[in-house]
Amino acid sequence: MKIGVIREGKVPSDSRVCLTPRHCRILLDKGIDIVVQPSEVRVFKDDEYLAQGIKLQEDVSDRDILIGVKEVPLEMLIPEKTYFFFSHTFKEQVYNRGLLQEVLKQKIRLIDYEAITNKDGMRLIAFGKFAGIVGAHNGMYTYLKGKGMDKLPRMHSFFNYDEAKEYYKTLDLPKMKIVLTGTGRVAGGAAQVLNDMGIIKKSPLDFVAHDFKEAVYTQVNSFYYAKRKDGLVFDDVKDFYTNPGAYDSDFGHFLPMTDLFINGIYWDNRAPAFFTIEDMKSSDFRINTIADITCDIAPLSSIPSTIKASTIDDPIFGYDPVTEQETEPYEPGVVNMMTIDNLPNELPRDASDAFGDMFLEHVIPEMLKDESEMLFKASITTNDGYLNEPFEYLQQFVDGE
Ligand SMILES: NC(=O)c1ccc[n+]([C@@H]2O[C@H](COP(=O)([O-])OP(=O)(O)OC[C@H]3O[C@@H](n4cnc5c(N)ncnc54)[C@H](O)[C@@H]3O)[C@@H](O)[C@H]2O)c1
Repeated sequence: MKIGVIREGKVPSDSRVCLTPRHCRILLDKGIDIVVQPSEVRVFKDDEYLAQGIKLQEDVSDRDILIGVKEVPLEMLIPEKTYFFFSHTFKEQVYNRGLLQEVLKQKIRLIDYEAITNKDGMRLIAFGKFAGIVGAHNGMYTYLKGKGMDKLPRMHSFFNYDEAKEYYKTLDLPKMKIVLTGTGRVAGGAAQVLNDMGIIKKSPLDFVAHDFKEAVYTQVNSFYYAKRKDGLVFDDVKDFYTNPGAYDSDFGHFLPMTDLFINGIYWDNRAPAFFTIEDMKSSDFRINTIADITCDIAPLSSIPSTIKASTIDDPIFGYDPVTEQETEPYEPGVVNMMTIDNLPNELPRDASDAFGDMFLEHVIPEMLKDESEMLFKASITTNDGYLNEPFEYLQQFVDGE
């Protein structure tokens, strides 16, 4: 098995990597043949790989398995290889239809990190916690800036999270109400930031029922933001995950009570959106800032004003619910949107280090098996140029324009 860690080619560039020099060294010591494609954008410099005895190789066409992070640009794909990367294709993301078509044409086996799960369907390898940390930080950055309080530096200006945490001790936050959705990795990272900022956590019922003198937040799971369409009691989260189309949003009671909304759920595109654009036009809609970490792009999205992904260099845009158009942020009547889709890239060292640990623990042992059920289930395509069985539902999407 010959492995190559590829250079990230997506623009804007991403400095994360799946396997850091430390991880590559561990693999080399296990007798695994691994090389790294040189990169000027990776947070771990080429010299750091060399220092660990890892070979740098520009041409990786002799490799069987190529490992990246973000979508590989079409011109960088090498036919008939096995690739690992986040493809953002299996939820039928239109902007990556061309990528999936090309992957099939080139008979590439595409294994998507997002589809790597254990037997219970739980994802095993993700950047989520760091997306949550940076997303909540950026949400607060945006909210404070919108209120004319330029108090919080960007996350990437800190050396690491510990340094940011020290800074939080100096924050004097205004009275505000924050809703955080989700209970997974992203939401866990976001909650950590809110706690480290000293923001008091309230139960969802308390949050909706009361006004508070200080900054407070509540963390809500699907029981609080969704309800059954048939009017029966929502008491089975597994049913919500398998039949999300049978549910409506129940988020309405948070709309007049929330200043900053941090979205950290996984959203199935059959599930209801939290609210509609019509809801956003209402005078009851108090939300001023949305940090949409989930970041599915409208119209297939849990938040209708996430009309595009923003970037680390240009992180905030405004959304005017009246004109339904993008505007400059921080204008009156405008909702400030933070929709960066590569948030962990603001903490690339910490994030890559944790991701590599997960890859070594969960994926490498499976790669060493003759046949891995886990990797079969995570393969979107096969080396024959077909969609793999669990992803055959994508055929119509692939055949589209
Ligand atoms: N913006 C970014 O840079 C960035 C980075 C990483 C992840 N993300 C996105 O954040 C989202 C959450 O990621 P995570 O790592 O926290 O996921 P996770 O699996 O750890 O948690 C998912 C959360 O969503 C809830 N949920 C609601 N409907 C669900 C469903 N049908 N299936 C599974 N869970 C459901 C779960 O209860 C849980 O709270 C994902 O959509 C992911 O793509 C964004």
